[in-house]
Amino acid sequence: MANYRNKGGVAVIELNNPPVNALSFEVRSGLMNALKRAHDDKDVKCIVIHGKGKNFSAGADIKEFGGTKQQKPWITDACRLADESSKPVVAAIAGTALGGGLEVALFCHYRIGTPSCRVGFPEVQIGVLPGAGGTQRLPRLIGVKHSIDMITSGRHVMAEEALKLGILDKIVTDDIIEEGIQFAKSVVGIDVGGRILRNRKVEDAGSKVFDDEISRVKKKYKGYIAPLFCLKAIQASMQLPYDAGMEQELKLFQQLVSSGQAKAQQYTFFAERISARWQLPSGANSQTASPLPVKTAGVIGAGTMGAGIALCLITSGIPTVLVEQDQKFLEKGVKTVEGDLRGSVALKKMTAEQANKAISVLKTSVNLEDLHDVDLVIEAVYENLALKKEIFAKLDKICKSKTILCTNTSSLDIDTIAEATKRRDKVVGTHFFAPAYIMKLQENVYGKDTSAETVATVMALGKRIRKVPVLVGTCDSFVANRMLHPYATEALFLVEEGASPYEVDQALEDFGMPMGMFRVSDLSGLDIGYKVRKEAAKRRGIELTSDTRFVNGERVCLLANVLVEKGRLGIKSGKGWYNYGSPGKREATPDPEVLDTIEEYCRKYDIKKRKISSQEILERMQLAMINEGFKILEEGIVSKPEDIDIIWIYGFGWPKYMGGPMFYANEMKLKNVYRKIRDFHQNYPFSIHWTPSKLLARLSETDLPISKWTSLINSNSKL
Ligand SMILES: CC/C=C\CC(=O)SCCNC(=O)CCNC(=O)[C@H](O)C(C)(C)COP(=O)(O)OP(=O)(O)OC[C@H]1O[C@@H](n2cnc3c(N)ncnc32)[C@H](O)[C@@H]1OP(=O)(O)O
Repeated sequence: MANYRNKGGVAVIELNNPPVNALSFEVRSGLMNALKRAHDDKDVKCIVIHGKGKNFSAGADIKEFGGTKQQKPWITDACRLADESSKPVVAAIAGTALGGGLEVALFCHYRIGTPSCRVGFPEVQIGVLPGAGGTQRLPRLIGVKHSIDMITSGRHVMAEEALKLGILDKIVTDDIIEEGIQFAKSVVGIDVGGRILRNRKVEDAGSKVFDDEISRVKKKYKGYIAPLFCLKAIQASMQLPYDAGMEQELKLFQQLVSSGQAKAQQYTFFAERISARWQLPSGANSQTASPLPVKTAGVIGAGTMGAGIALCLITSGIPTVLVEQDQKFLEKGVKTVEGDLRGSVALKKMTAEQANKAISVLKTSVNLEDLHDVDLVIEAVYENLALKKEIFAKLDKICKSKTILCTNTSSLDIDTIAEATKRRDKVVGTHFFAPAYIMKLQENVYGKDTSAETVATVMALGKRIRKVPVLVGTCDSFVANRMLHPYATEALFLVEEGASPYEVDQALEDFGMPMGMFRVSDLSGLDIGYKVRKEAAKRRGIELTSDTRFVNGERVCLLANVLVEKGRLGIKSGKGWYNYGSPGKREATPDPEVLDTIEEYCRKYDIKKRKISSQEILERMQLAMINEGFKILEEGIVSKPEDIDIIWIYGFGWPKYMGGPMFYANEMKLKNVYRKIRDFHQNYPFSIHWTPSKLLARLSETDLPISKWTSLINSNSKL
């Protein structure tokens, strides 16, 4: 798995494991043998290492972690001969040199790269640290400060910056292998001693740097252990001689690689890729369908969501027409877009030039007719079925026949909206999450007639605008909000029964959620949920009041309505579940008035309160939602559990180090999950969400790991 050839005295070693040349056992062994051959071959004067295909190497083979193939030779064993060689060794980097890939390059005496190549240590993102000398060698090359930045963030560094930092010695524009050979020949005869990183000293940055970094990292990557381990390893490079530092790095790597966080983060890495491979019930899938080109787009509605979606499109270079029915609202929407762009420039997330470029491709209009020529339209108006149908009927007449029509609904039926058009195959849901410019999830919803080509187009669009697109089928509230419902309902029941909203939020935040349920509700606006609840009930012929305790025999809690009726709408009104001091302020403090309201509510309905533990809070909220997740899988609304996990990670900030709710259930063992859900069902018979999923019941008998659930589901159409 590493090819060797002697080209006129230059040993050319090719890492051969495409597409990313992961450093599997075979590649490591191959590299070690090739370096030995080059070392022994008297004709060889210099050595070039490159990757087969587009990439140098994406590092260690993650699939080997924890398995039987995680065995010697390690990357360090394979590369020792490069380090010790008196013949110059050159890493010729195209594409990516990441993790162990960059470590191989750091064992070489020189590194050259193409203008588009990227280097980095992304290990923190999969819960480990650079375990093949990266934490000891990088500080010797670029210093402690830059090493901390690169290793704790995991960010990819582009060629230009890598050159400035000194990671690359040269950027080359011709064929990378030929350039590597020429470069290697040019340094033959120059003593390599000064190029060997192990011989260099690390400058003493002082221990205060590390104390400060520990505080920064704890805050920025709350709950994650890998960045803290990275700091310890980098500090060792400063405090210990090279060999002792390497030993310390390996020890820390081994502790991390066997941790639950690493397992969960690696699961998440692969889940994201599995989820991207979509399939429709017809069998059409991401391999068979091709997307249509989207050269121009339209967005209808310049409110918070519409403006955010337009921002995603224009910052990805897609010329976009933003349409509002009212000039005043349109101007407000444009101001939102401009303000967000200015904010991104201030935060150094983009340059002023990039912001200007984005705004230059935004057109505005108060006339739907101006969408006649765009390739794709995303409607983002108020959640009202009749209004959406009216807009889609108009768009069908206005837009060219190939235009794809997307709706940003969070709950309405895609098929009913599609029926308003004569192009049902081109109608699809694209559900963005607020704030649309920030949140990564794009829940794409297919209807019964949505074509594979349309699905391929919105999935490709999602990737292009830097979202994580997940495909789901149509059902009430789709996947994200459907699962959120039992989660939020349980939160309210817990409050009725004795937990304060602040205790509920604390338990969730301690678990790793970025915000507790009640803080999220305040952020979204309690009045929004109030209206949605009223309208949904009206559609079912039910009149809700804050006195409603049961609907069709099912327990409900409308405490949030009581708050709305007291003018507590959340952040926008300065108070909701929390007190914010004044409207729009973000700092939340618990409010005794809310606790009094809850007391009064419980007295009125004679609800006995009790002490509720944080364990009960987490179990009830999470298991209610997990049970719903299994029902969603059972109904075929998603085709695999990874889709659900990616939705929760990117839609609601479920911590990657917990791997998503379905992975979490897998780790708890499904027989335990099922038993607890059955117990809750017995204790809370008036909550339909505790009816155990049949799929969960079946799976709990098998003890199959999550990676095998999909095959069981597919082999048992009737569960
Ligand atoms: C002692 C230990 C020493 C060092 C520790 C390490 O090196 S840990 C590994 C550190 N490296 C990474 O975390 C990089 C992970 N890979 C990526 O970020 C991306 O794959 C990459 C390289 C930027 C390419 O992205 P692209 O979008 O072009 O491709 P995609 O992600 O779909 O990957 C293609 C297929 O390759 C698989 N793959 C990628 N990296 C690895 C890896 N390191 N190990 C194993 N497999 C890897 C990926 O899953 C894809 O497979 P597929 O079956 O097609 O889904």
